[in-house]
Parts: sequence; C-alpha cells; structure tokens
Amino acid sequence: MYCVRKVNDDYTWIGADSRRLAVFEGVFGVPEGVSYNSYLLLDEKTVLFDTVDAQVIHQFRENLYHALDGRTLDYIVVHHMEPDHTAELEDMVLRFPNVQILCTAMAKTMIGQFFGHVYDDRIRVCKEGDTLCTGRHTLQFVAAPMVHWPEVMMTYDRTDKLLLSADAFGCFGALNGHLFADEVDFDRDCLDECRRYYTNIVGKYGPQVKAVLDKAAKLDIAMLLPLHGFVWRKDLDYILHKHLLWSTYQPEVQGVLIAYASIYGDTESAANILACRLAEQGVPVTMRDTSVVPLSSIVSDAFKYSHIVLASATYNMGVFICMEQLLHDLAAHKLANRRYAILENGSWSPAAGKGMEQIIEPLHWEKVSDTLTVKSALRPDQVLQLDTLADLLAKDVRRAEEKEEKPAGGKRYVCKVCGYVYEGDTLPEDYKCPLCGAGPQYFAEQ
Ligand SMILES: Cc1cc2nc3c(=O)[nH]c(=O)nc-3n(C[C@H](O)[C@H](O)[C@H](O)COP(=O)(O)O)c2cc1C
Repeated sequence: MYCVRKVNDDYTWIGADSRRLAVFEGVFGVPEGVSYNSYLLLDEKTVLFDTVDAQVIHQFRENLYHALDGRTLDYIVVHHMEPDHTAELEDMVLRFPNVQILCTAMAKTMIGQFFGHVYDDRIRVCKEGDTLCTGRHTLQFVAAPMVHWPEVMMTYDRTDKLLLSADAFGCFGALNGHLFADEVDFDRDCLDECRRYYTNIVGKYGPQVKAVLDKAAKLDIAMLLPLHGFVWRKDLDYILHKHLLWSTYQPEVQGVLIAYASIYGDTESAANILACRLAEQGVPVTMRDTSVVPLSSIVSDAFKYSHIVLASATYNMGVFICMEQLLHDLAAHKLANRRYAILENGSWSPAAGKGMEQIIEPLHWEKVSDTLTVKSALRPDQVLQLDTLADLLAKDVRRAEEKEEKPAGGKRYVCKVCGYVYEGDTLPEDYKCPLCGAGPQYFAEQ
C-alpha cells in the first residue's frame, strides 16, 4: 500500500523509511533507521526528484504510481548518482519511454558507468543556473560539487522557494511519519544523528558545503528538501547555522571530549579522574571508550567539542588499535581548529603519545599541555599532574568561551585553493592549509 505525504500543494514526498539496515554505506550503524527521500512535482509537467535505495523500491513504486494518479512522468532530476538514490533510475527510464533525465555532465558519465550508455539520448545535461519551466514552476539548477560526490547538483524551485538539497542538510534516522523537522523535538532527539550524518558523510568537504551555504544565503528559501531525514519549513536559520559551524570546523560546545583506549582499565581510570576534575570546575565534559562506541559517533563528538583529550595505552610500540582507527578517521575528515591534550600509558616503553601526535599532526591542532605519561597505573603523586591538566584545560575552555562571546578582532586569511579560513593576526610563514595542504602563498587576506 502507498504511504506518501504532501510537502505542499504541488510536491509530494514519495520516499520510504528503512529500519532493517545494519550499516549505511556499508560502515555506519543506523540504529534509528534511515529515510530515503524522493519527491514528485505535479505541474503541467511531472518531475521526479531522485529515486531510492534498492531496499525500499517496492514502497517507492507504490508511492509513485499512487501520486502520479495515472499521469506519465516527464522528467527525472538526478541530483546525486549514489546508488541509494538511483536504484530505480533504470526502471523509471524503461517504464516511461519518453521521460527525460536532467543531471550534470559528470552524472551523465556515471549513468553510463552504472547502467551502460544506452540511455544517453534521454539525458539533458544541466549547468549552474540552467532553468526548466514545468508550467507554474520554474526550476533552477545549482551546482554542488563534492557535497558529497563530484556530480552533485541541487534544484531551487523559484516559484515555491524550495531547495531540493541532495545529501546536504540530511539526517540519519527513519522519519517515523514525521516528514517535517518541526514535527519532532529536533534539538533534543535528532541533532546528534544529524551531526553524525553530516560529519561522517560530508564532513571532510567543509569548504564545498560552505560554498553551497554561501549560494543558499543568496536565495530566498522557504523549505529545504534533503535526500535523507526531515524537510525543513521552519527555523531554517537553526539548521543552516549548525551546518555553517560544522563546515567551517567550528565547535558547537566549548568543552572537553575525552576519547580513551584502554585494554585493562588503568588508562580509563586516569581518564575518569580527569573527567571528575573538569566537571567539578563546571566544564562540559563527555567520555567515549573507543573500544565500544562506534567511531562515527566519536567523530561526530569531535566536531561538537572544542577540546579533545586523547588517552591511549601503548600497543606493540604504537597506539592501541581502536584509538589508532579513530585518529586516522579524524585525520581523513580534516577536522581543524581543535585544542588537545594527550595521556599515554605503557608498561615498559610508552609510545602511544608520539604515535597519536604523528597521526593528528596534519590537522595542526594546538596542544594545551605536555603529554602525561602513566606507567601501567597512575601513581599517587601523579594525581596532582591530572589536577594540573584539568586546570589548564578548564582555563583554556574558559578563554575560548570568552573569545566566542567577543568575536576576535584578528584578520581572516582565505585559502584560494579550497576556501578554508584561517583567523588570526598574522598567517604563520610555515603555515599549511589543514584541508588541502596549500602553503601561505595561496592565502588571501579578506
Ligand atoms: C599486546 C600488548 C602489547 C603491548 N605493547 C606495549 C608496548 O609496546 N610498550 C609498552 O610500554 N607497553 C605495552 N603494553 C602494555 C600496556 O600498554 C600497559 O600494560 C598499559 O598499562 C595498559 O593500560 P590499560 O590498563 O589502560 O589497558 C602492551 C600490552 C599489550 C596487551
């Protein structure tokens, strides 16, 4: 049976929830499920915006045929070629012999790669700013490369002021009947999954997301229609601001994430004491055991907090495996602008601290304090060292809070290669862009 919801008079959501998927993109657990959104515009012409994942094609078909109510399909807009949005594309082309596909040149290449070039004559390539009139509606296409594949584009409906935003502004979690973000307590119940989706799916493409946010700022947008998660029709500033923070690697919370890797518990014990001393000083602190918390959640936390304490046991002259994986993941996500401290443990030749530093070195984080080394178990006299570390972190968090309250009078230097912004009085001579590696000659003062 069909299960659809109206977005407005002319647009209908014809997507579907999946609650049985073990891992999204083959790696990210989705305990709350995920939605695959597809939208249908009924105007003088009919337009389908993307299809869905293979898991939910039966529901999608029922929805589409119900919503079409006997009409044919004139256009399919392909915003993104990832198979979780294109599993039904070939079937649509076969069922609707006159349907035209609208997509970018790169998406056309990918359609050829995924399905063969037999449909090339059915494809109309769109460029930034191209428009399509469907009757009452005028659709304008907006290029969004690397959000999060290179072929991505979005559609702005000039008539209803809707931005069909592809994977941008998406969220993990099934909709459970709530199509609109204002039908749930988003900040309380969904923000964490939204951040986990953003950071893990598009987190490393901050400058590209920022470029789209800049384009969006010039459009009059009444609704955001992403390919996963809720449609936004209220409080758009809230979700746009969150994406601005994430895409520019600014923390949401001045506070401390303690991520630890402990085999037998002594590193964890030291981390617990540190957390107590921080909490006593009123510092927001959260702890994550890398052995049990999914890395995608810790990556998300790392985007949320301003300060990160990395605590790890030494393992075969290196970093304990789970911490090593986390740090490689953070490095791959190019998480910038963090302040950190290190706690290492080892029974004969502690080497975890050096190993951790090496992995995060390309991120250019600033170290708040010297590495604290534990030999097997914390000695009573080292409790004082933990107190000192907590004091330093607390002071640093407070300083960052004050800075946040009074925006810095420093300068902004923009990387001409990738758009990353460095803020400070002067750009260091040996500075390297944490996102693309470009040297200071590629930075322009704004
Ligand atoms: C397989 C294995 C390899 C280890 N390799 C080293 C090492 O190379 N150097 C070292 O100093 N300690 C090494 N250790 C010892 C642990 O780092 C040390 O016992 C530490 O105190 C464990 O902390 P935990 O209680 O938080 O797990 C190793 C331990 C294990 C189980």
